[in-house]
Amino acid sequence: MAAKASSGYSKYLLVLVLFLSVWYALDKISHRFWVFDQHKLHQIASEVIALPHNSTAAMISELSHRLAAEYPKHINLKQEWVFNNAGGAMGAMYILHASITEYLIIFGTPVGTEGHTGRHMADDYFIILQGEQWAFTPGQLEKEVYRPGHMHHLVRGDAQQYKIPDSGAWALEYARGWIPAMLPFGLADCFFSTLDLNVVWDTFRITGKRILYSLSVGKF
Ligand SMILES: CC(C)=CCC[C@@H](C)[C@H]1CC[C@H]2C3=C(CC[C@]12C)[C@@]1(C)CC[C@H](O)C[C@@H]1CC3
Repeated sequence: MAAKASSGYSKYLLVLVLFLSVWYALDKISHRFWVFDQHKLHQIASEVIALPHNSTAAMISELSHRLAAEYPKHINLKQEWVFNNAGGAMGAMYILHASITEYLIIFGTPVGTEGHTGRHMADDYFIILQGEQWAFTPGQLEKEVYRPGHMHHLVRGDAQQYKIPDSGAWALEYARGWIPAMLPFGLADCFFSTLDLNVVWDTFRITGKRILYSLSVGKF
């Protein structure tokens, strides 16, 4: 009886070990799948910030068109905005690109927000386009302040408290790593706080569509 039970468990253990080995091997070569470069994104964003703009919408439109010119096939120019509630913070995002190993979004809020960044299996680059972002790590007694043109790098595995003050901010956010593993954090507040299932549906619909599209053009 005991022997039968332990052979049942060893099947699951084998599947787990296999899964972890495949994940580890893919993680080691994941850089081969990246198409975006954070320094190039930073440069493009800085050029756009330096231009005179009539509105935030005009700046975002100019930025998305320049990104599409730099990364043909990889940028979604259809602006579909969706709320995001994560780590206690709230904002809206427009998904420019999503694939298994990278995403690029415009994220922000005109009214301010604050929360936990989450601890992700991805590096996160938050390039401020307009407004300010504040952040701190435990042990740090002064806040970090990020202004237009600054790129805030949240290193894979790290976490911070962050705030967008009441005057609001907009940023180009680039994440590279295991994107599907970020989604539970990105959606948890919808299930445990807002109960806004429209947001869950729109996030899955748009992200799923972009990931499938990326796979169809050979982008993992
Ligand atoms: C798969 C797609 C397209 C979306 C991911 C949904 C969420 C995981 C992200 C949406 C907004 C993101 C932000 C951050 C982490 C990931 C999200 C919640 C940060 C907290 C990362 C650190 C930066 O400094 C601020 C970011 C704000 C938005």
